[in-house]
Amino acid sequence: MGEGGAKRRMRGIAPRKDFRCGANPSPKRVCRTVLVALSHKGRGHINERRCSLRMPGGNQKMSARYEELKGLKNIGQKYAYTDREVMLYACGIGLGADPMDENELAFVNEGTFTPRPLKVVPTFASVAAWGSGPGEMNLNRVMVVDGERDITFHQPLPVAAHITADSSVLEVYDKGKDKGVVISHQTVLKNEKGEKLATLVASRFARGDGGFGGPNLTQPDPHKIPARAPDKTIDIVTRPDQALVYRLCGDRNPLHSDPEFAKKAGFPRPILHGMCTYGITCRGVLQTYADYDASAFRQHVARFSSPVYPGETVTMDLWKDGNTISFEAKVKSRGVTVIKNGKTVLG
Ligand SMILES: CCCCCCC[C@@H](O)CC(=O)SCCNC(=O)CCNC(=O)[C@H](O)C(C)(C)COP(=O)(O)OP(=O)(O)OC[C@H]1O[C@@H](n2cnc3c(N)ncnc32)[C@H](O)[C@@H]1OP(=O)(O)O
Repeated sequence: MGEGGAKRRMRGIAPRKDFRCGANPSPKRVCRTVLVALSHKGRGHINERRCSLRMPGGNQKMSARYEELKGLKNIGQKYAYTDREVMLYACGIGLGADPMDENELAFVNEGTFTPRPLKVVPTFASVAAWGSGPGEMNLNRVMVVDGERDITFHQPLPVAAHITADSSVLEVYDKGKDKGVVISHQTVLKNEKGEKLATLVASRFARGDGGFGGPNLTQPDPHKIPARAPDKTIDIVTRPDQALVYRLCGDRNPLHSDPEFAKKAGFPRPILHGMCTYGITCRGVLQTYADYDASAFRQHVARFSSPVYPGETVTMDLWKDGNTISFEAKVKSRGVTVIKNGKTVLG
């Protein structure tokens, strides 16, 4: 028997099933849910492909798949990290590329010679409990992309910690067979005293799994970008090997490192992790409006509208209105917007 998941997590290592979208959907599990639903509700009929349960008498359509996803919850997942993970994440989002830049060194060097207290990038919260989540979603993982991320920072993250992650699915938006399904889920990170460190809301866009029925829900409107010209524009260069470094922070999805897998998913080559681009936009706000003060961040939100390829330059447009920074990001060389509806709240 190998090392157990809980033990690996305590040692700051992602559990073995660290890419959790599930390569092999488990029909057994879905059908068990249907059987339970059937035994409770009596009559009904099962739609074989998606195990959709249609109740007789009226047009109420209940989807067992919807119920299965909506019910996922995983409370009390234990993790630990050290300054090693903190610095690796900072390198993973490209900080420290200029070894003479003291502002960036503060995130990638613990100051064993020149006293320099290590700072933690706020969006490190996204990998601090990598592998946590509400449970197995049984999605076609080749077709899953990260859709949106919204992190609320309750207090600055320590440079090393034992933390607990409580995860649950918030909502499931079935966009239809041709579009896919958006699953919104939340993870709350707490320190050993039980105080909240960060609340992460993630939306995964599963392009191959829509059309199973369920309530007709509309996603909340994303943050609106001001209509005026940007107040500031900055360029952030990514390295050709950026995804190969970033994946060591936890997300080993082959979409970011294996050309054959990327082709299967419809991309000409491996794409950068959405969460790496997310961290890069956090860098952009840190350097432009926060004077590299990580403790100033209250919230950071972004929607991934198109992938970035490692090695590309990300151009970020920023708008400041009081404590709210709005942002978008483009890859000018391809003429695409890669981040939309971005918002940071500083305090
Ligand atoms: C914890 C989570 C982790 C999950 C596992 C992921 C592991 C990671 O390793 C994977 C990654 O990092 S992938 C890289 C980052 N993500 C991307 O590059 C995605 C880029 N975006 C796209 O491809 C499309 O916008 C796409 C496909 C997202 C949408 O394109 P379209 O279908 O053309 O969208 P559109 O027609 O404009 O809109 C349809 C409805 O969907 C809503 N929507 C659009 N973009 C969204 C997005 N990014 N996130 C969430 N919802 C989104 C729209 O509002 C619209 O809704 P409605 O039908 O209600 O009007």
